[in-house]
Amino acid sequence: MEKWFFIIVSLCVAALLKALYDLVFPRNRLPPGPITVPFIGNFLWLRKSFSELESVLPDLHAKYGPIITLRMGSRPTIFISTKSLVHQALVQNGAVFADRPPAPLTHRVISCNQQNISAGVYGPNWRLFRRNLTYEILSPLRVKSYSRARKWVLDILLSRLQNHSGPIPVFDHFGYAMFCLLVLMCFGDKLGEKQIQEIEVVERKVLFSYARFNSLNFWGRLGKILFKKRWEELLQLRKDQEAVLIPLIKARQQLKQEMQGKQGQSEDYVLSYADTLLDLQLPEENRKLTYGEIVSLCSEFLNAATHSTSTTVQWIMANLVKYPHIQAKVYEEISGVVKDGAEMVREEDLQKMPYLKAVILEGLRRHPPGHFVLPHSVTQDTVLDGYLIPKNATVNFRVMEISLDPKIWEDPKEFRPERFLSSNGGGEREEAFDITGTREIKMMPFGAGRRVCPGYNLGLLHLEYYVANLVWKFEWKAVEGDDIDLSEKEEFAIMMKSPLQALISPRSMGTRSKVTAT
Ligand code: HEM
Repeated sequence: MEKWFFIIVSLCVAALLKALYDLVFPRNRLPPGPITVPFIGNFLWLRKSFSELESVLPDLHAKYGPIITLRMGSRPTIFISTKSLVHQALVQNGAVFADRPPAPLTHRVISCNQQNISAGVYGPNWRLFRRNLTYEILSPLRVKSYSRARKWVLDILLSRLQNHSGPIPVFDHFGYAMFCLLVLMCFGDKLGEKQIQEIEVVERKVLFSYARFNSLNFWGRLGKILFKKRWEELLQLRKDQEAVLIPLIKARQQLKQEMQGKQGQSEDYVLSYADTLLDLQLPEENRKLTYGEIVSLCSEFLNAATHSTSTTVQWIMANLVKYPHIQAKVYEEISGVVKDGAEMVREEDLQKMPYLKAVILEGLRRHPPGHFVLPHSVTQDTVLDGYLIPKNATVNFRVMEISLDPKIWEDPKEFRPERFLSSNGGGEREEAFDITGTREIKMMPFGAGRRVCPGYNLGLLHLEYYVANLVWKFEWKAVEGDDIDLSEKEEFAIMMKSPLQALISPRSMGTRSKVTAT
């Protein structure tokens, strides 16, 4: 009895001393948050999905303030919800907040031990991979060299839509088109549809397996013994992925060697992402990438670019169907720019379409494909808003909270593209809006700071080009009785709970002149 009394008193004294210490030295205090029963509480938080967490966060922020800590698993997890704190962290202290937390065990299998851009620790390899993608593939000149592929994919998309009878499942068709385009950019534009489909099947399996295999991560290394079969399944999946992608990488390697033997470069040869990876030399290990590492980087490229763009197109088209007057305004603007009878909207026409650009930005604000950016981590203990952010913490930034902040946006829940036009009638270009939040964060669909999405310009181009052509070629209408449900569900991105199914009618020259915005 005496022993228990002594233990309880000691614990109380320790708690009191800790509280006093935190009061005197607030810089050593974590951001506030709910008290969690050790171990059990941590486990309960860890089991929650991001959308479940999102539903409890508003109450927690109301109680504890804009920066809070939840004890999830063994690490403190910090959530930041206001634009000024996000700016302080990601932009003003960009280098400190640019790290990523250790990936769960199953993700390490797919990312080859975080040897990619999105999961890579902030260091020389990450810098090398990111710089390679940015300068070799995403530079304006290189992006231009893929315009033939974009047009080819547009043709595929339009012909699939034309041949579809009944309501169009927009996400399925557009998702496939986007995937085709990224495959061509990744492995060269000589692949046929059959090969593309083979890649799609295996990549889809990997993507959908993340959630299925996630439970293995709760058990750490013990899980490899307890759930041996499941682990084997995951390793087999990785082998299947390599079996499909490595031959494509080797084919590019062969082609490169043949090209080097020839004088000058063939006009037909367009550099692919896989080509650039074959040349890379890891700075610290002083070696080239293994085929497995190239597979992980290629897979990241395909998925990062495809799903975010396809999801956003679906949300934008849903709004254009729900609000026909906005669709009519987009169409009217295109009619004023492209030549009469033009078959397609060309990429160079997009610069003259401020309303289209405003629709795209409003789509990204109102329906960002992720309600959080990818989890960040700090390179060293640091202080934000007077609180300690320890090196082992995971830091999450709330994208959607900022998009819907009434202090930033008037009637934030409404889909109103005009908010991105200048007051003098819409001359403002999309470049004028600070989408990367460098000066000030008003929304952050692409993140901000050192880890900002490197593909944001390409993403915007894809959204503008394909939405413009979809509206130019067809009039989009809701199926009778469907008022277009805009509720969300969380999958690998924030998707429409009821995927958009819309009716299309080709715009003939006759209807072209009739459509007017109200
Ligand atoms: C609508 C289109 C897109 C959206 C909304 C989007 C959004 C995002 C977001 C929110 C992040 C995380 C930022 C952070 O952690 O702070 C990200 C990272 C990334 N995105 Fe995108 N993205 C899009 C298109 C693309 C495209 C077209 C590519 C490549 C061709 C791409 C490649 C990447 C990569 C490699 C990263 C990891 C960056 C890093 O960790 O350094 N994304 N993207």
